[in-house]
Amino acid sequence: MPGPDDASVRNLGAVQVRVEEGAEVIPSDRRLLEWIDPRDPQRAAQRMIKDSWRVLRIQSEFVSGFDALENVAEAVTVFGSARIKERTPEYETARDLGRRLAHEGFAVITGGGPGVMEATNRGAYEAGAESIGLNIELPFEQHANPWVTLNMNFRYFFVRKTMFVKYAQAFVCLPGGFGTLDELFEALTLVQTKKVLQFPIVLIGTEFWGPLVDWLRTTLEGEGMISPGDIDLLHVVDTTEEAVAIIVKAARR
Ligand SMILES: C/C(=C\CNc1ncnc2c1ncn2[C@@H]1O[C@H](COP(=O)(O)O)[C@@H](O)[C@H]1O)CO
Repeated sequence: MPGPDDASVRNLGAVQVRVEEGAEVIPSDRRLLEWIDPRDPQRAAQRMIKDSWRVLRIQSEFVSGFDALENVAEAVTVFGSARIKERTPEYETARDLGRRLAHEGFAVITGGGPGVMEATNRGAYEAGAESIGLNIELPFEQHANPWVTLNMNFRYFFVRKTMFVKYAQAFVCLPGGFGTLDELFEALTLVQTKKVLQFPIVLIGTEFWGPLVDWLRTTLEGEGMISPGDIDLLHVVDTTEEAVAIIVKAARR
């Protein structure tokens, strides 16, 4: 298989394929979520067949994930921007986080891609810990970072998200974009609704996260959209040291 920078490589579930440069590869998530007009008989028939069989593929993705990860001991899932570059302070923070978590005996789980994911996996790997990447099929060029001891490629976001939660005892979010916010709010909702218990969610970077947390407090809490105390589910800190201390304390309770 070509090297990681080869733009013609795409992940299709667990499989990597080479496609023609510039070719469009439709990710499985998009096919699943596509609306098909039931009034169009041809397309409706196609949907009945495809959607029902797709369930088996989804099932198999759950089975592979559970099988691959069942022996993961204590682990922390780390989210954050896919776009930060090596040799930046953000990259070094994520790398240091991976290292510190490893020293406390945690495996790390990330989205397996570049940026914060790569840096966190790298720190954990360098410190000799289990370093897990749960990659996702995307419509553009995609590769796993090289700092993983276990990598999986998922077709479906929701299956992958199950693995992020099921095999971790805490979440840490470093600054990021839509992907990171999506993962953060999914985790928050699970904790708020007590679907998962005793699960610290730590945000590193008060300058980055502070305005969001202020808005949650003034607008969401202020207007009664969340309960008083819900905000306390978030721990906002500035250093990896503080983040790891919160996680260790919760884990050893
Ligand atoms: C856009 C770039 C790479 C995309 N590759 C990704 N690989 C794996 N996981 C990803 C990728 N992009 C986003 N994610 C997930 O979302 C979070 C980061 O998203 P954000 O929008 O950058 O905050 C991350 O935690 C992943 O789980 C760059 O070339």
